[in-house]
Amino acid sequence: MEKPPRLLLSRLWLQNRVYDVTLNSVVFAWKETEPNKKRPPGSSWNTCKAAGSHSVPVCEIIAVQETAEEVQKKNAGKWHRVPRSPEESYQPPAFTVFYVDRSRQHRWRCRSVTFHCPDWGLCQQWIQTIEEQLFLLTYRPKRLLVYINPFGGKQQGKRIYDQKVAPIFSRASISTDVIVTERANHARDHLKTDADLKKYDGVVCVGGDGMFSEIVHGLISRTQCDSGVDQNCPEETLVPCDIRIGIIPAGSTDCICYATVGANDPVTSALHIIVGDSQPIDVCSVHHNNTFLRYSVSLLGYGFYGDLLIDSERKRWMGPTRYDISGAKTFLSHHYYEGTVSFLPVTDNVGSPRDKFRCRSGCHVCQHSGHLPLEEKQICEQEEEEGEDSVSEIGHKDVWRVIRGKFLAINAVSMSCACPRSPKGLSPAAHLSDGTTDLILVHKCSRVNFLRHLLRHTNKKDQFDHSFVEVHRVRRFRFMPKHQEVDSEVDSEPDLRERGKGLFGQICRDHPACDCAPAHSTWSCDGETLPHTAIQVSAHRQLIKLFARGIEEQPVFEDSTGVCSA
Ligand SMILES: Nc1ncnc2c1ncn2[C@@H]1O[C@H](COP(=O)(O)OP(=O)(O)OP(=O)(O)O)[C@@H](O)[C@H]1O
Repeated sequence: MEKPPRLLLSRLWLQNRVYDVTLNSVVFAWKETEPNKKRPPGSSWNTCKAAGSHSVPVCEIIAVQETAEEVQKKNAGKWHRVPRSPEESYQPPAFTVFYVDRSRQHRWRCRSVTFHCPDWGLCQQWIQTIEEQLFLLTYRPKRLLVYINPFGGKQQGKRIYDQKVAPIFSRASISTDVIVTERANHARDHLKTDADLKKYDGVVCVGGDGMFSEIVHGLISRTQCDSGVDQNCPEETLVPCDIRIGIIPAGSTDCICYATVGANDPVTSALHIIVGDSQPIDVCSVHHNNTFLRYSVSLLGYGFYGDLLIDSERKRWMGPTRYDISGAKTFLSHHYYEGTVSFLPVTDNVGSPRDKFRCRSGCHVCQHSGHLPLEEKQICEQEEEEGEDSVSEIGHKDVWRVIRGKFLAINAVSMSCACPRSPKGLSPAAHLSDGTTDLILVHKCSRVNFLRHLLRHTNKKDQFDHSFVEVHRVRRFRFMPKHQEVDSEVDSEPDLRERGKGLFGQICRDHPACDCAPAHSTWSCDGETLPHTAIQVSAHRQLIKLFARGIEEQPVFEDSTGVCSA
């Protein structure tokens, strides 16, 4: 590929050594030229070892600024000699470039490097030229609307933002309007109706997955409302949101941040926002008949995860340990639930849930899957009457498949749901933006087998390689719990309905003291419970965009000796 033309080349000083510093529209680079040449007269601040050569993509430069004397001294570290004369205390003009540096485990840090110039003119030329290049990066946000949940996670949201994020936003000349939420759904309601979104290049949420879900609901609802789309209609094609969302992790569960960036680290997330990353994300809409219930971007779980959520909500006072305790309790209760799952498997997707490769930055599956709009597909419903726990085998395209059975868990996973506790996630090969969700059905099995399945979330073994587990990549699915199937059959005959309700069904459902297993579980939708168990779910390809780039492949570590962390 042709190299872009050089914009500047100068011989500058970096910590007593001479470097050839170059800039083109793509790369800012510096290379040591005269290893033995000493510092310019008057400079006395060197302590760091000189580096060989470095390069930083221009798109990862955070800012450039003229370097004040204090900054020079600070950058030089604590060992600097007291100047003996005014000449010796002379500081040659300098500029500092702040840029992204990759650290371990997908963390990013803001580093800086200060160059000394022979004269002010050259120093100003460097600053101006770099600023001009940054100005051309029009996809970078300049104005952000920030919502902080002061009560998320360990209640550190405000401190995290003020101490770790606000200083780097200000260094990158990003202006912000900050709203500290005063109640649950404050951010959602503000986005839905009041926020003047035209003023902003992005919305940032400081909190956990619950807070992120508020932002998603506010933005999607606002976009549909502005475009005249009826969210209550399950068949509607939703309009994608223009404005990007940034997540500064400050909750007890930060699964969305982890799955889209690879780390739960506020500074890393802030830097992804500053460089203007954009990662499209699929969203599932959940309906009950013709009523919209919620959107889901991560886990929609019935059975094990639904029960776990209900129990953990009662134990909120315990903090994050509640998930372990509720997990153990739900596992021991070993409830299974009967019902019918119908789903529309994808046929035009280049990936599968059993793939070995993972969705990573620039994923080709996300780029090439699901281009056919739903309505263009010929959808014919073909229900198979089968025995319990059996799977229909219909070979042709775009046909709904139906499975009746007893399930310990039904999970629909729109992204891997990887988190520090489960580094591979519930569906390791799920994709962020291929327009699908991975439907995982765990059929009734022994406790030991179920434990074996759960343990595979934490180790390297294929968690779907069990006879009682099946996984399908789907575009849509429906679930009907068995007791409602009975109800709807009974509904059609009014006499029976009265008798049936009075006699059996209602007794078991309404009396917790009754020793029989519960008739139904509850859906957990990204950590919130749904009021209905009979639901229809549709995956919407790339409905929202995050300030993220997906998890990067193995980060490249460069020797960054000679530059100081900001
Ligand atoms: N000011 C507020 N007061 C009370 N609740 C709030 C406030 N602001 C936001 N919330 C709600 O708090 C819930 C949890 O917030 P968040 O996701 O930030 O933290 P979390 O500790 O990770 O939560 P979770 O327990 O869901 O994992 C969200 O569902 C949000 O609606």
